[in-house]
Amino acid sequence: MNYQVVIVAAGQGTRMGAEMNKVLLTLHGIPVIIYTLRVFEQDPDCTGVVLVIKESERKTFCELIRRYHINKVTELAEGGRERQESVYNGLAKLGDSQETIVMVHDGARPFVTRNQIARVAEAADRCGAALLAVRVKDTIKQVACHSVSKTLERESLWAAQTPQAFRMSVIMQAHREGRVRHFKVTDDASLVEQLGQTVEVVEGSYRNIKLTTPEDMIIAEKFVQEEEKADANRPRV
Ligand SMILES: Nc1ccn([C@@H]2O[C@H](COP(=O)(O)OP(=O)(O)OP(=O)(O)O)[C@@H](O)[C@H]2O)c(=O)n1
Ligand SMILES: C[C@](O)(CO)[C@H](O)COP(=O)(O)O
Repeated sequence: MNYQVVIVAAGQGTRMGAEMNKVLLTLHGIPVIIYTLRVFEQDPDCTGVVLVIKESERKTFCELIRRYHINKVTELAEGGRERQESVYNGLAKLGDSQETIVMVHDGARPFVTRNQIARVAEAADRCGAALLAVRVKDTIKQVACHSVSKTLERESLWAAQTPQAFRMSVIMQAHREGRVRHFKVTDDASLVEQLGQTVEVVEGSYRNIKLTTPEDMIIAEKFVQEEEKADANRPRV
């Protein structure tokens, strides 16, 4: 199932507390964003990447794209104050084919796999909108004034991941509607839900983490080590 992808990489990385954009931090000497871009560069079903960046980091990203031979980046779009606006700006750069499958992916999620991508694309083609998610492992409390106001029933709770995948017509309408009605969301599927449309949940992976706080970089280093070891042990064809 062919698709295009908008990869958002224009955040501040506040929770990471780094000196720089967290997607420019390196794992074994390679920037996080390159791990993410490589997954799509090496996926034959990916027909194009729109990378959303801060204008002030354009030169840095262009240099990385060149150095690491990321050829599928067809457009650069300017990030917005919030992730929602960054996604909107990225979508605006895509072609106008209404039935293409388009994905939105966090640049800070470098460990997504082709199998996960293929499954969420297939689900979006079938029902218009889909997202990767994993069952939550902890008991989730709703809190007000530092006291529990509600304990949510864990059996029905899933943690949303990305990519989130959509038919182009669905996500474009959802983002336009979201702007008109001033919806503020932290993921794109929420905008489709606001339209009352079905969003299918596709099982993701606990390894598809979003690098958000310093602890996540420690986990990411481990994952990279494991992948390098697996590559070294893979028989040469
Ligand atoms: N205005 C924004 C905010 C976020 N993002 C991107 O959206 C993804 C998920 O966002 P998040 O993890 O929140 O990144 P930051 O906003 O950078 O982190 P923080 O909230 O800690 O500042 C990241 O790849 C980030 O670069 C973006 O493109 N534009
Ligand atoms: C889109 C997302 O990764 C799904 O879990 C998450 O909502 C992004 O939130 P952030 O605050 O922009 O990291």
